[in-house]
Amino acid sequence: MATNTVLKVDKLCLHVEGQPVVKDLCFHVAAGERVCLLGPSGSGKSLTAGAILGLSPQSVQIDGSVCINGVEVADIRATRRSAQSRSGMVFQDTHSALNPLVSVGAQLREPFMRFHGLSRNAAMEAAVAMLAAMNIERPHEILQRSPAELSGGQRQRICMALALACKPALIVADEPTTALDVLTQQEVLKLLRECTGTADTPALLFISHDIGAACRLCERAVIIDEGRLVESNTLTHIIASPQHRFTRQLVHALRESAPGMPPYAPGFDAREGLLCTA
Ligand SMILES: Nc1ncnc2c1ncn2[C@@H]1O[C@H](COP(=O)(O)OP(=O)(O)OP(=O)(O)O)[C@@H](O)[C@H]1O
Repeated sequence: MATNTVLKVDKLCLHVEGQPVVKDLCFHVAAGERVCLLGPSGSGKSLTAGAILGLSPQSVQIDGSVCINGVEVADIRATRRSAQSRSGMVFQDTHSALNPLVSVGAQLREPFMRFHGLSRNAAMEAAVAMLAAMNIERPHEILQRSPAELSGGQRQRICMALALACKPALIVADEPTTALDVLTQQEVLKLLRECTGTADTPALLFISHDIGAACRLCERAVIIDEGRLVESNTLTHIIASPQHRFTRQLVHALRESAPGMPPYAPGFDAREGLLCTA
């Protein structure tokens, strides 16, 4: 494994009310990487995200290890984590990610004051500059509004700006485009791509069941089913030669909806493991 590992999940087991939901999960994300955690509904993706972010509900028992930047954080709540081991987060539900009673500007200037040591005015200028760099039109005006006065796509971009302003080594994005229309989804994916996954920007763990979005954004995928890792590889390899039943179904569906993809690997039996092979 690369020495510049930002996130290392090792033998992670999550029990909810005594029931095992995530089982012996191991994967890592290196600095400069964008990795997708893919799995069917109910496979344990969001619970895994919660454990990584330190946001698990009280009913979840966590065993195993979550290391961020070399710091063991599995049993440390998000608010108690050191700056070095904190991650940024972007969720599907932008309404609950933002305080509805506080203007966007007041929310966005906070991390600039806290994590960049800027004065109030300088923090507001930094917030304006960040929104402008993220192609948000009329940033001054947007910063004066409350979250309810923005579109879903604008709110998601504000959430990404908030995550980036905290200067994290890692951003965890849990289904960030699911609630958005197709065009806004493309914009948010493009922005996530521009703002993460390089030497100077945070690494990304993108959580989704949309393999098409994963292919546009990530180099590598970790695939889970019923809480267990079933496949992990580059997306190029997975698209050419998916191994697990769920992955085969995903890749088959993607190929049906997006003709012109690179062919399966020579000798690969694309019908094996599909529910419908007709
Ligand atoms: N707070 C909770 N209390 C009880 N069970 C829970 C709780 N949160 C999740 N679960 C259960 O744990 C399992 C995994 O849930 P999780 O939300 O991680 O799945 P997911 O892969 O993110 O699904 P989706 O793609 O539909 O969001 C599910 O069976 C779910 O019902």
